[in-house]
Amino acid sequence: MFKQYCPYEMEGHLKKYTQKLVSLVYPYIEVTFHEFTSESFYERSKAYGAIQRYLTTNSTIRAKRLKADMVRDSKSLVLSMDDHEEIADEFKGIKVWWASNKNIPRTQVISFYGDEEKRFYKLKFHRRDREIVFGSYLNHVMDEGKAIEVKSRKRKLYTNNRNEQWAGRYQRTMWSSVVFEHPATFDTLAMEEKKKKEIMNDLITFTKSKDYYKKIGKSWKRGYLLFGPPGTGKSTMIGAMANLLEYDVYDLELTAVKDNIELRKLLIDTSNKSIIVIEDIDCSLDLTGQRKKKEEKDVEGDGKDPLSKKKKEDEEKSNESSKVTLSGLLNFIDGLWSACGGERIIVFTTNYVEKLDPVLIRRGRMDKHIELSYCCFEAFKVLARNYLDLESHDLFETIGKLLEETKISPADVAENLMPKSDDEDAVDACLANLIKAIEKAKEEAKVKAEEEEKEKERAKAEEEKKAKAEKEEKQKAEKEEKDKEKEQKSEEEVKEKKTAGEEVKENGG
Ligand SMILES: Nc1ncnc2c1ncn2[C@@H]1O[C@H](COP(=O)(O)OP(=O)(O)OP(=O)(O)O)[C@@H](O)[C@H]1O
Ligand SMILES: [Mg+2]
Repeated sequence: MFKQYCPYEMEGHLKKYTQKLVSLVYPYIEVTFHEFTSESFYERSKAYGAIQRYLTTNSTIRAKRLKADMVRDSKSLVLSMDDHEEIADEFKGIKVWWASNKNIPRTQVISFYGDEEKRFYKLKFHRRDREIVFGSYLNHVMDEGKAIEVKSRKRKLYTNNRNEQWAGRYQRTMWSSVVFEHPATFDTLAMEEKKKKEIMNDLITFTKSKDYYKKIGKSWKRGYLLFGPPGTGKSTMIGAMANLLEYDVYDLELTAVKDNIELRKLLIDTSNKSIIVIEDIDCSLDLTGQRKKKEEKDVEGDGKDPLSKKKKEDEEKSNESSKVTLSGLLNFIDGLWSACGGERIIVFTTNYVEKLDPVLIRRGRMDKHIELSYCCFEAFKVLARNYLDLESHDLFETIGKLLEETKISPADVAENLMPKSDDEDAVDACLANLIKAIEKAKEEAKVKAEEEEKEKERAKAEEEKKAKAEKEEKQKAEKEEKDKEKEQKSEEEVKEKKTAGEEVKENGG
């Protein structure tokens, strides 16, 4: 009624004065947090989201009316308090009240954007608590809210797609993603218990060391180099790491990165709390040979000779696919840009650690080097527990002994432990198969070793033969040289005698 009879300007004035009047006697302060602000019209306000998450933990217990929402990228339904509900919260001995509200638009305009209701949270607290609320309570709410969001969100697996023309123009990010659902955990990872614990501790300490990294003046990131033969669980370990820390994973395909600039863009586009993975770093790029190649090119000159020309062309072709250089990659890992954002883990995997440039993997860049090796008995026991629910068996001793003498990858062991039927004696069959497989691997290794030994001997004999031939050649050459010298000398002597004789003749005449 008041609104109907009162002109709009008048209402504004009245509101202002009543508020002034009320503030004299009303000891509370109110702060509102809108879902959409004028600056971020299309994007939900981050503060609103964080408050909503924070309040879900409190409100689902205390509020009577709740609202369930499907939020994008969330694992489950998000419960929050319904409109016009109010709950109280306590922090460091002070009490505050949160209310969820919405503004219903005055005019009944049919909007293109649908729901025009504007939701907001209102925080109410006593004037005397102002400092605590603005100083620490609100930060506490934001941090908690964000932490809850991280925990409840679905994690993503990102990959850099080859930049097709349209993708560059219309896609907002450089990465494309799917929901990350790798089932590996440290529990199912087969390796020595001690080593496993050490890695887990290292990871967890890292996540808790924000202040420490700040204190020592280092950006908050850590590099892991996983190396070892194929099928020893490098990729599996990355999955386990991501699941342990609840991080996103960025699987970076270096060969698809055009150049160093694109690499930097990719880096900037990654989020915090993430693992950046470069698999098989030794094959990704010819990083080790980069500098050498340049020198070779210079020596070869302008490539007139057809062979070198072809080589050059090949080189150019391979460069076309990616111009990322070693220095570009080093910059990616610990250049200035890498300090933007924090809580990042960089993981390299390789089968041949010795092939890598030491610069790339020095401590400080790749802080922790982890070797994943062939299956030991301890690792086998983990696999037996996972695959067959088996804690012990008569055949374990035999297998243990065989594993000590043989190099077989956990992937091969795992394959043999997978039951091929659901018979009762499947377990025995699996173990028997495994023993056969290990024995075969042992035999193969033996044959290979013998062959290698033979090859070595052959090479040695060849080397010796070559050395002998060279020696003979040298001796022959030396002899020839000496003979020549002798001949020359005797010729000179004859000449001298001749001239001396002539001189005597002349004098006598
Ligand atoms: N240590 C391990 N613990 C548990 N499972 C393992 C382990 N190692 C290998 N496996 C099994 O073997 C398969 C292959 O392992 P994974 O892909 O992790 O090997 P990798 O070391 O990454 O090999 P590559 O060097 O060829 O990439 C996995 O699916 C996993 O089931
Ligand atoms: Mg792998």
